[in-house]
Amino acid sequence: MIKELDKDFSSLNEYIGQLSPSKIFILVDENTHDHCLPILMPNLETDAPFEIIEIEAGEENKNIGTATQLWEIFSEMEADRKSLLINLGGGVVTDMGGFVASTYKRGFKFINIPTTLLAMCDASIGGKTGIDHQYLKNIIGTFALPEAIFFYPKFLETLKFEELRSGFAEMLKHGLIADGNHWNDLSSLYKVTPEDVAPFISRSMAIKNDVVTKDFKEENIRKILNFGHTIGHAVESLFLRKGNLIPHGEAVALGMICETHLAFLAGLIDVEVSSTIITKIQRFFPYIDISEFRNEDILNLMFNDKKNQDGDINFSLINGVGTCAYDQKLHADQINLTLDFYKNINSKA
Ligand SMILES: NC(=O)c1ccc[n+]([C@@H]2O[C@H](COP(=O)([O-])OP(=O)(O)OC[C@H]3O[C@@H](n4cnc5c(N)ncnc54)[C@H](O)[C@@H]3O)[C@@H](O)[C@H]2O)c1
Ligand SMILES: O=C(O)C(=O)C[C@@H](O)[C@H](O)[C@H](O)COP(=O)(O)O
Ligand SMILES: [Zn+2]
Repeated sequence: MIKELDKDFSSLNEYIGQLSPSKIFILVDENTHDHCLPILMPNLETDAPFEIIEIEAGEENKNIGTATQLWEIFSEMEADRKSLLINLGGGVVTDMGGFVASTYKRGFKFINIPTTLLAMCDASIGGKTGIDHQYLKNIIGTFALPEAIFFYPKFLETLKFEELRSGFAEMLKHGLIADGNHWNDLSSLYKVTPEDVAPFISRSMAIKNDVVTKDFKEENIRKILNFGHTIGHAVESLFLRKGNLIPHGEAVALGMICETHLAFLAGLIDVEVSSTIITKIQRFFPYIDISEFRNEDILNLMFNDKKNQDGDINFSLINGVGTCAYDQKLHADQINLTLDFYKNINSKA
């Protein structure tokens, strides 16, 4: 169930009342503790005992160390199979919270209350939970659906611009892979503000939900949600390893530029379509300098992509605006050409 929260959070309270949990854990990070908990707490009405658990913010903490701390806290606080975890945060909190809840005592229930644009439109939906390990993105995880998702666009008011824009990248992705009108609406916006993006949140949520409903375990169509991520995740991993993190959505924007070019090289779209898309993405996102990374290192990381099979890198590539093909195999030469294309993009007219 995906539901927008009403002002007094009554739908959330009723829902929790029906679940009748033995205990509630509310997972926050430092920022959602300060900005979002003060909005949730005065409205939360429950007879169940509850505990607030805070983790450090940031992708660098979406790892086994934090997961272990959380499992230990569940143990100390006697979490049982009737417990409920409320993930109040961005994608790091929803990925991490979903992972620890779905594994502790083989799983207890969790609900997501996304507080970033990215988590509202993407991470809170679809049940991919997980953590990074050895700098590989989401390499350990589960498919486990939240019991419910409650979203509240007001949370976006305290979000930094860079984080809002990061979520915007996944929204653009939804348009490019599944809905040309959504892409046109979003790519013609002048700026990315909570007010500008708010009218389009529900469409992005619906696109994501529709795809994951058709293919929960990513055996086929769900792979299209990974457009931009094969190269994006590899680059994100390299920055993570360096300790110089970039927002997930910026990596995805870079990945979408590269993979749009790759779609052109593969003959899936013509040059006009590809350059129009690339120019539009560039209008919103800063250029990320990846000249320090060797193509070989980026490629090596791509071999860990979860869509791969039998040693081949499988891309999801658009074959038009609003449509996407998956399981696309490309030659290493084409991937190299694409990475060189991105590295030199600013020297092109
Ligand atoms: N499971 C999925 O399907 C899925 C989909 C997309 C992305 N992801 C994952 O999601 C993560 C990125 O999510 P994200 O962009 O939300 O990052 P995030 O959770 O790190 O949040 C970004 C920053 O915003 C802060 N923040 C959150 N809500 C706030 C608010 N309302 N006001 C002020 N600050 C706030 C956070 O503390 C953090 O510093 C990545 O790990 C990515 O791999 C998962
Ligand atoms: O939900 C999906 O499926 C996606 O691919 C959505 C992506 O935006 C998201 O970043 C996801 O976590 C990537 O999944 P992964 O399996 O490549 O780690
Ligand atoms: Zn993503």
